[in-house]
Amino acid sequence: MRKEARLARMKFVASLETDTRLALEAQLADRLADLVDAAEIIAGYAAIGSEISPEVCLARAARKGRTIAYPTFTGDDEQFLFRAGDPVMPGPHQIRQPADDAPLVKPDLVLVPLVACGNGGARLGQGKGHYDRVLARLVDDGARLVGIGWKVQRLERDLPSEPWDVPLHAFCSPRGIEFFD
Ligand SMILES: Nc1nc2c(c(=O)[nH]1)N(C=O)[C@@H](CNc1ccc(C(=O)N[C@@H](CCC(=O)O)C(=O)O)cc1)CN2
Ligand SMILES: Nc1ncnc2c1ncn2[C@@H]1O[C@H](COP(=O)(O)OP(=O)(O)OP(=O)(O)O)[C@@H](O)[C@H]1O
Repeated sequence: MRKEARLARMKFVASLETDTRLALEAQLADRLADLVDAAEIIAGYAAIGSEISPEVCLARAARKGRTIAYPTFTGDDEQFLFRAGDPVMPGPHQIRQPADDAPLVKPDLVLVPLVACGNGGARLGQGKGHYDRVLARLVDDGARLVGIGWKVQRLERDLPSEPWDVPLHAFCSPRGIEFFD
């Protein structure tokens, strides 16, 4: 399922002109504006491959005085921490991350990357459980989890769920936001 969903995402992105892709990412930022306004510390990610980039959204949030954070890995640790600041260093999987001494923060809004989103906010990720390890505690502390992706990543079906999976509160694409709670 992961393989199929990655392929569908890749095909969709390959069909886009660069300008269209950027316009869609700006639309994504529009769709997320209310949630961003209500948040203080927003976690995003440095996009790779065919992932939708939250960069426009994060740049607007920063201009409005919000703190922006990114997943940061240290050494061989499988558990990442959110650090505030620009993603200036290469981390694992060619993903940029803030410097090792950037401040640790606890986001109240997490823009979550995903391969696919199923009914009820079920999330299919990269398959390493990296987000599963950190999201549960943030939710307990009141954070909102918003999966972001292209519309094709929203699969209108039930995905198999594992005990450690943490459901998303919402899924947002350039076409709109869907709340599950
Ligand atoms: N942009 C981004 N950052 C992220 C994640 C993510 O999904 N996307 N993560 C989510 O947990 C964590 C990193 N975990 C990852 C685990 C595995 C792979 C991985 O297997 N990548 C494939 C390429 C897949 C693709 O192009 O989509 C590879 O390296 O072959 C990537 C990230 C934290 N940061
Ligand atoms: N809280 C956790 N602590 C330790 N290991 C975990 C935890 N959550 C998940 N894992 C491990 O991670 C593996 C992958 O989980 P899963 O397929 O759900 O990842 P994913 O959500 O698709 O990926 P990712 O979060 O990296 O994007 C599982 O085999 C599981 O053993």
